[in-house]
Amino acid sequence: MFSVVQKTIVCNISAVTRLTVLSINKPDNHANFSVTPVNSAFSPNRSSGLDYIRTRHLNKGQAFTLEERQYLGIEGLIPPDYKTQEQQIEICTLAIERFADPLNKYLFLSELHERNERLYYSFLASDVEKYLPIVYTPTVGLACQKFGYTYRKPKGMFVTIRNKGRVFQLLKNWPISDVYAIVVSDGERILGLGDLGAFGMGIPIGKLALYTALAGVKPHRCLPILLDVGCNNESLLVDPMYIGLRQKRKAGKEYDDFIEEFMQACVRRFGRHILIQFEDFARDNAVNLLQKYRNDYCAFNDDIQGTASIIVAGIIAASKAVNKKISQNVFLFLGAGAAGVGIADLLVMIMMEEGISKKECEDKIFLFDVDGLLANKRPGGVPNHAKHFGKDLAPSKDFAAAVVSLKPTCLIGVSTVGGAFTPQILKQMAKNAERPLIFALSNPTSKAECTAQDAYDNTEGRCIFASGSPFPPVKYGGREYHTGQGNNSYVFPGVGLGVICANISVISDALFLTAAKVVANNVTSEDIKLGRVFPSLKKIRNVSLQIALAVAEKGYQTNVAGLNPKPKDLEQYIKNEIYKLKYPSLIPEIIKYPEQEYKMKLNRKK
Ligand SMILES: O=C([O-])CC(=O)C(=O)O
Ligand SMILES: [Mg+2]
Repeated sequence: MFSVVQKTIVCNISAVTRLTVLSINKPDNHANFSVTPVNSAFSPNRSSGLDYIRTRHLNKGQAFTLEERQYLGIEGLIPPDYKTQEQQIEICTLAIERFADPLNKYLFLSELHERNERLYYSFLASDVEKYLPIVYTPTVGLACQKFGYTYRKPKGMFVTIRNKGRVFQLLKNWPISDVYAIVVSDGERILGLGDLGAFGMGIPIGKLALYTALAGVKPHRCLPILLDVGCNNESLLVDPMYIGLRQKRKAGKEYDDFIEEFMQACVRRFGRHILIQFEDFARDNAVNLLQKYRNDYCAFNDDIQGTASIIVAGIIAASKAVNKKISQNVFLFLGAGAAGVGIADLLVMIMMEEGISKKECEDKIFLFDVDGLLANKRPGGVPNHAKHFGKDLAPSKDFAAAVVSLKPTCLIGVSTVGGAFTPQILKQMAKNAERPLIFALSNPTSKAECTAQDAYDNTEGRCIFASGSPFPPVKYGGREYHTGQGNNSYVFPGVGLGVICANISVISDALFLTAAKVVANNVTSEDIKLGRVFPSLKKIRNVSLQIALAVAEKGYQTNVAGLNPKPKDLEQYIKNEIYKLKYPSLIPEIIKYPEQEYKMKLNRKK
């Protein structure tokens, strides 16, 4: 018996050595990922088995089989009872229910993520509708505000303006070279919560968690980055719990040069096709960075393009539901920041497909910002990024009056002013259209321009409502409505997967329009009856896969796909690339060789 065990250990060493080599050649062999730093020789000591327990990519908790426990030398280090992954998910369900406070639920999930990555993702996937609002909007907003309390272990990188000149060296500290997707924020406009500086790190982490949970991008391909250029939020700068640089934000040339160095360093470190998602930058930086980098890098801005895509999806579905062309609407926006203008631009693109001119499309879209209607003659004029929506109308700061005079049929809130769609405004919308569209998109919930219930109550239940953060079901006229979340989470994970799989080099608006159409096609008459113009979140993983496929196809049609030759069965190719939620077996093939052949191999090695 003893000799058998000895033999097993010997074979383990050679098997694992082989696997380590294999994992270098074939980085997708995720089961073997990060046991050993790539450059160091495998050292078969006691801690090697422990690494499987300590490393989140490898840990299975009590789901290590007896065979695996013996093989890895971890028998006795975990409780004897074996649990299946399904049983572990049930246990997590019970465990999370013990917390009433969403932030505590967030912390539970965050710690699960640190402990056992595959269980974390399979748990999220077990009930996306329930857990999305915890790992993501709205709870992630709260988590960012309290990030100093919740920070435990690195899940991404902090690159600061003091690292200027050394950004590439810093990125080399990230232990994985084959990263495919970065979500980066400078923390200046976190959701509708304003400047949270380095606390904004919760957002790239949350967004990338959705890359995996909703679209199956492998987690080790993802890197959250917070660019710390300072913070203009005084209360954070004096908060002992703050984790970032205690200085005012750098701006202007110094900021631009830093971002330029960062972009170049990303490509140098991770390759030309590294996907860079800009997230929660303040308006001017968001617009300028997108403009500057969209054609030469594989980059997009989620708040501009991702949000535009999902809102256009909702408008396509809503127009279909009420038998109207999109161009039969008049759109009025509250908020003319990056997101508002992004939505307006994509609306123009889709309306042009209905056969009307660009100018006619633009004429149907009115935007308001803090200085009032985007009227060409207003003091200070129309901001550059929105010039094409400037109107030759009298300047006005009265939004409610504009709802009367312009007779919009669709109201879009991207203002971060909670409650800005007053009962009076909503009642007027009910006069403007039989089925007015009310999209209160600001995040988190407290910033929404109105609640779902308000929208129904003030439009005699005739509105079609969408929000950026989730709302509880609405009760109206003896019925219950489950309104939809017009959040970019429907879009960016699938777009990311498609871009990564087809090795797309440049991300155009056409890809986001493609994604919008896929989402809209997935809205059923059942969804519409329930009151939502987005697919059920239960379907979101499948929708992401469809988006990825459509985006990849579009990439080939528009000559930006770098994966050549194109796979014969693109869908199957993408499916094969997807992160598997089930634990892999950690017993390598080699141990299953027939005894004789196995001995021969060992002898040859000596
Ligand atoms: O994160 C979200 O829920 C949507 C989004 O990008 C934002 O509000 O900035
Ligand atoms: Mg955002």
